Amino acid sequence: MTPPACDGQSQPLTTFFSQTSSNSQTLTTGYISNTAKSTSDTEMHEPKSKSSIAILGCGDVGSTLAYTLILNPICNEVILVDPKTALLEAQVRDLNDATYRGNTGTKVRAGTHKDAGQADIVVITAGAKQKPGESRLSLLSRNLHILRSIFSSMQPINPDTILLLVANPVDILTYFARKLSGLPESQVLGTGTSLDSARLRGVLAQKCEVAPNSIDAYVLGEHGDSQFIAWSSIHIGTTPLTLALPPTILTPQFRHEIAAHTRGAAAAIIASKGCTAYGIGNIAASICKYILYDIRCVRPISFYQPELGCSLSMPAVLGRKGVVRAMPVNLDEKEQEELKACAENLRGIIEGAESEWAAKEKLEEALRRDTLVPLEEGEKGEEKGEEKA
Ligand SMILES: NC(=O)C1=CN([C@@H]2O[C@H](COP(=O)(O)OP(=O)(O)OC[C@H]3O[C@@H](n4cnc5c(N)ncnc54)[C@H](O)[C@@H]3O)[C@@H](O)[C@H]2O)C=CC1
Ligand SMILES: CC(=O)C(=O)O
Repeated sequence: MTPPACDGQSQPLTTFFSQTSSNSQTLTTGYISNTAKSTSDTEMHEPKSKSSIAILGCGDVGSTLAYTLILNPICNEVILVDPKTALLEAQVRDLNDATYRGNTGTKVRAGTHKDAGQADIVVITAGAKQKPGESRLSLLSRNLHILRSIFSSMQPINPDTILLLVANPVDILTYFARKLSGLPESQVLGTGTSLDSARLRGVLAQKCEVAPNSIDAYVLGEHGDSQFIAWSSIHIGTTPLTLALPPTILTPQFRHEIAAHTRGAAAAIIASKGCTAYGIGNIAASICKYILYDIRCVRPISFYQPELGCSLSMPAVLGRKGVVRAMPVNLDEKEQEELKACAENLRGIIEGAESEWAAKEKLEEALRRDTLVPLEEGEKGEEKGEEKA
């Protein structure tokens, strides 16, 4: 079958920049090969035969993703894994009820972590979520613990599996998933700022009165408070934002309001409904499609940045091997500073988590030694004496 096109956007043309010095950039125009007929993300596709997507965690996000994959079938099988067995069974039954009308080729089943490790794509939604008013970073300790237990249960992992992290804080977990899985870094990605970028396109579309998919706009960096908008590369169609909007509208106040809206969107939704699920379900399903069909869409995605020492979102070409390549982006001086600050912030959190984990492991090791080491002769005598007493 013909692979579906990238988001149904009519422009297969991707504009990118190659940097010639710290402040001057050369504009290059690149074509992402896209011979597919233009179909939209919401259009039905035949599932790829013998392909499977495992979803770890079948709460709000995991089940919404599974439902999206049923409605837009791209794989044969969705495997759900969750330690809450009653919830898992109920979700599988409810989701399969949505398949019996015969309009999908995708089946849903319950599986183990070991089964999941053999899937083509493993999506990790397992973990705690924010309560109203809580930050994503407050989930780190709990969700890192879950992540570690997931990787010890999933072994041996299919060496071709692509890991897609969704659980928060997604950039930090993406960094650790790369270390824990032992998979090549191109195969470990996080949804990152894809959702923030969709929210940005949404609000800009309203302000500019154009369709969201005519806007090319990226939020980059952390899926969290240190994220930033790459204002200097926003285009509406082929028109730079600075040409598309008059300076009387594109004021610092306008930029500030848009950035605050984008950064605060999750908290605002969680305050009223306790979770966000539809947006991320749709984004994660699209990323799975780009991977399974080797579509080569360019998306802001969280992946390891060797020069920054952390995982964060930058534009990347997505295909069957995960991150096929990073796509250079033109950042102005302010944006470069924001990227630097964002990476420093994430590196600090990673270092804190690593030393907290090392201390925990030392303590566990000491406790194990304490219970396992046989008692010395003298100690045995003392123990007997204690018994007599
Ligand atoms: N990256 C993003 O843009 C977004 C990320 N999220 C994050 O996704 C995560 C999940 O959110 P929800 O689905 O709303 O939470 P939820 O609480 O509804 O579901 C989480 C599920 O994970 C399961 N789980 C726990 N340990 C597990 C393990 N070892 N293996 C498999 N499953 C396990 C739990 O039993 C639970 O059913 C949260 O961390 C949330 O912050 C949510 C929305 C957007
Ligand atoms: C929960 C979350 O990370 C989001 O909706 O952006």
